[in-house]
Amino acid sequence: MNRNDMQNKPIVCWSIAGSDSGGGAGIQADLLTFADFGCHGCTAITANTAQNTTGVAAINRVSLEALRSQLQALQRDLFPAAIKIGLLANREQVIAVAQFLRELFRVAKVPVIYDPVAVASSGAALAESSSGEAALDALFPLCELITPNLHELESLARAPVAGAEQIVAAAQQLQQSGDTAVLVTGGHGELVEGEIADLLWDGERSDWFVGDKIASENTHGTGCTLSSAIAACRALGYPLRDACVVAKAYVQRGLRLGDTDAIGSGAGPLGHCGWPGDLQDFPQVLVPGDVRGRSYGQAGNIDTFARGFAPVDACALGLYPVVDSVEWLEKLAELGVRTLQLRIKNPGDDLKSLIQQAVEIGERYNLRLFINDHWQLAIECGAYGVHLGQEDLQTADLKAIKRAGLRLGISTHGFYELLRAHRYRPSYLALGAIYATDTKDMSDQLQGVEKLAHMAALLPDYPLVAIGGINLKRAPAVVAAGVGSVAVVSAVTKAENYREAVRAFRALLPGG
Ligand SMILES: Cc1ncc(COP(=O)(O)OP(=O)(O)O)c(N)n1
Ligand SMILES: Cc1nc(C(=O)O)sc1CCOP(=O)(O)O
Ligand SMILES: [Mg+2]
Repeated sequence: MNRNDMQNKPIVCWSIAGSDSGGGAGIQADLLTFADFGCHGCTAITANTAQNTTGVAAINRVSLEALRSQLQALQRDLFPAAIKIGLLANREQVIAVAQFLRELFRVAKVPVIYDPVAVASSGAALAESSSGEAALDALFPLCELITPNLHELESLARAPVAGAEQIVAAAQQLQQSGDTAVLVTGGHGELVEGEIADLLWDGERSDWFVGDKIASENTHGTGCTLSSAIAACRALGYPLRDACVVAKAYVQRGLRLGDTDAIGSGAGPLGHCGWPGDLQDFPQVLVPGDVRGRSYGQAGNIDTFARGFAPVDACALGLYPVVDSVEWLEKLAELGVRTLQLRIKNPGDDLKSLIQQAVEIGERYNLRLFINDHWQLAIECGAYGVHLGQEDLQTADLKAIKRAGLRLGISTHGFYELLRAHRYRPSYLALGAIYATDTKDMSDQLQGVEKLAHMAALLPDYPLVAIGGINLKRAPAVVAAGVGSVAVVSAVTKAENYREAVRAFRALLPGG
């Protein structure tokens, strides 16, 4: 069971949704999902649906009094870290839940993920039609994310959804009118044959998450499971984009591994198969310029896009000091450090000359020397490699970097950025910030070693570098999480005795 860092209490997630007597969707799917993410699941049941794998026999919604009393009992004792909302059977239930949430938020605002279920996967209507309108006005603005499928998007936005451009336009319209981020789930239509793509629009940017279509009949409960998995990940503290890609991978894993054929005589329930630790289940995050994005109407400069960069000569890059002067480079190279980065943040007129000197030192000591940010000068001076951040990827000429044979390292902060960066197949991927650091304000992008281990497990044979707040005391836990390299600034450059610090780090790291 995952625990809250501050109070060491189990992390609580609520599901406000309908019960599926057949055990495939609704509350039943949500509880299985919360458990797989190590959260304690609580429920407020809106309707006792009579269902089996062949269809819905009755809805049986609960009274407002029964709904409110469940919510109030939970609030008194089991305050949530996140809430998933599923079936709200009529307008009155929508209004009652919205009013309850407004009161709850006076104590603390928690992420609410709403799957606006109107119709069961069998085609049966579950909610009265007036509930959609009420949700748009009263409930959507209280939600962090809503997760309509294509039919629900079409009916809520009252807009056509044939093709990528229409889907984006309808999602944008819904986001604006409901004041909430929208994840459109694409399980009901293939824009590209063999692919299932979800669109996330949060009011600022759109992302397509693309997975392979899995030919499985056992899809009952996929929408419920996706939204409860997103809620669980938000409860664990993951940012929204990370929560969406991990949740999509969880559903994909359930489709791939679920062994539910023999359950009932109709469409079986989605499998619930534990933490998604396999890269094959994660969606591809399309990036600008990538030819794959064109089928989804994604723009980008194909002239500067490239993927597949020159490899580094080892999977474990060992100790990787990041320094701001050629003097430091030389001192560390003399000690036998092989992987180094020159990171000059406020360059003067002598930048080119410094990079030239750095490249010379690199050649003399046979270093893997990466130049941070200044990719044009790195190419000009014939550097071994460059290190770029996520924002740099929008502007750098990746084709030129690749053509010149330079290695490329990319910074990532969480699952979403890791998948995004992996589309470029760089020479290494950096994962940060593992701990808080005084070197750079990373306070809203801290990962911790547990999440680092989950991310590292996805790419066991790829050169991975951990960075951010790593010191000698923390390095063993970081290495145990599965990376072959730690990048450090202050633990070396501010050490009382840098020679001793280098010796101690190298004793702890793979490759010595
Ligand atoms: C090894 C390594 N990882 C991450 C970073 C951070 O790079 P970036 O995101 O480009 O931020 P700045 O370093 O430019 O502030 C890095 N430099 N090295
Ligand atoms: C430069 C940098 N980039 C980070 C990232 O997470 O992308 S963390 C970081 C600072 C690393 O310095 P120190 O070892 O002193 O904590
Ligand atoms: Mg940079």
